[in-house]
Order: sequence, then C-alpha cells, then structure tokens
Amino acid sequence: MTEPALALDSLTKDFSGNLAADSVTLNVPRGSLTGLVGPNGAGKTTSLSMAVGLLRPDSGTARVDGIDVWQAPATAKALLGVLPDGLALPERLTASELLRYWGLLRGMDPAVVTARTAELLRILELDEADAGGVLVMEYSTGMRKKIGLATALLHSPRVLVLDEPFEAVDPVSARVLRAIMRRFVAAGGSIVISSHVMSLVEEMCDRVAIIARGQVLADGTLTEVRGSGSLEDRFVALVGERTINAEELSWLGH
Ligand SMILES: Nc1ncnc2c1ncn2[C@@H]1O[C@H](COP(=O)(O)OP(=O)(O)OP(=O)(O)O)[C@@H](O)[C@H]1O
Repeated sequence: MTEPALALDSLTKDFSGNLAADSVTLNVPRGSLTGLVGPNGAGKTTSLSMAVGLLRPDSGTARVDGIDVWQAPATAKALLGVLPDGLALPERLTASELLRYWGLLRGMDPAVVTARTAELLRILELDEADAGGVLVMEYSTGMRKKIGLATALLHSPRVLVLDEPFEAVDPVSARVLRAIMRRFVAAGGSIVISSHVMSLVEEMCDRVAIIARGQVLADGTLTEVRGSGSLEDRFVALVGERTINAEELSWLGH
C-alpha cells in the first residue's frame, strides 16, 4: 500500500483550554491538491503547523510520505515545502540573497541554487526589485508571499503545504501561482493549501476538507464534499450562518 503524501492522524492541540485542533485526521493523497477551508479561528493554521513540524502537537501524528514529522524531522522536512502563516524572514537581505542563504542552509549545490533563484525570481516577477537591491523588509505583503513561495519551492520538495498562499497576491501573480501549483502536481507533487476563497478552492483543488472549531467536519473529493450545490453552500450549512438583525448596527449610516 502506498502511503499518502501527507497523513495527519488525530492531531490535537489545546491552548490553555482552547481546543484549537481536536483530533484532526486528514489524508492528502499523492498527486492531489487538497484545499483546507474553515472560518477564522477554526484551527487551520494550528493543524498545518503541527503537520509540518512547526508546532508540537499534544497528541497525534503527522507523516510525510510515511515519515513521521516529529520522530524524524530532518528527513521529513527535506520532503516538505512550507509557506507558513506570518512567515518570518531574514529581513535585511535581497530576495536572491535570501534564497541563496536558504538553499545553502538546506545543503544544496550553490550552482543549482543560483540557477533556480534566477528562474523563480523571474517567474514570480521579483527580479526587478532584486536587481534594484530592494530588501525583504521593504517588500509588500504580496511580494512577501511570493518570496515565501520561492523558499518553499527552491529545494524541489515532494509535498507543498501552503497557508493562504493567495492572500494579498494580485490577480496576475495569482495566475502564475496557480500555474506553478498545477505544474507541481502534474510532475507528481502533492499540495495542501488553506484558503478562504471558495471559488479558488473549487477551481483548483480536487479534494477539500472543511474544518470548524478544531474538527474536520467534511473531507473528500470536491464532488463528495459539495454535493450538488456550491462549496460555499456546504460550508455555510456545516459551519452555520451569521446574519445581522434589524437592531444591530442601527447606528451605521446617516
Ligand atoms: N499560539 C497560540 N496561542 C494561543 N492560542 C492560539 C495560538 N495560535 C492559535 N490559537 C488559537 O487557536 C484557535 C485556532 O487558530 P488558527 O490560527 O489555527 O485558526 P485558523 O483556522 O488558521 O484561522 P484564520 O482563518 O483566521 O487564519 C483560535 O482560537 C486561536 O485563537
């Protein structure tokens, strides 16, 4: 039996009585693009952080290609490309310096790092800023996402875990990101992304999981999860709708 690209089993995290992840179990099959959706505070970032070795779970396991992320972190992390939430980057470097630093830290061949850096920066349209000596600390939010994605791709991982990769990214760059992801999957890679944009998940993902209050409420192929309606309908039906009644916000307006 082949192992899933990413297998989360009963991952649990309690932040001082706040059960942010409550036995999260999720499989990302090889060659699939899985979307993780859920309301604010649902536990998406907590679950993904535990999955990639950034946040130690209270209990449960995360495996990449069968390798336990917490038992064999170095081996597992070599297989993973991660775009974390609130990515912390060395700020006083240019993009090419940052990628060089990252690649050498990962033990990559310097010539390979140089070639891939030039290609990634060109495709992500960060090459001009880089040539102009712009430091990462001067980057816009969207540019930070893009350089974050470049760091996740540089070592050619097998599994990409991307926390809200499209947040703050302009439409042209979003197309490039989608093309990169499709290319990655076509080449046999596997991806899990979190997103609040249902239309994007419906367009891009072949599998989807809906998470709320730390629990996976639905998980399967896009068709299995959304049924005959839209993903948003299914999401709202599972998570619950918040409507504004006539008295609320009555002070708004003139
Ligand atoms: N480091 C932390 N310490 C304490 N509580 C935390 C911490 N990180 C997350 N939480 C709490 O855990 C819960 C889940 O948060 P998480 O960031 O995983 O949600 P999310 O689904 O990624 O939300 P969003 O869509 O808003 O990014 C929230 O109640 C949050 O306040």
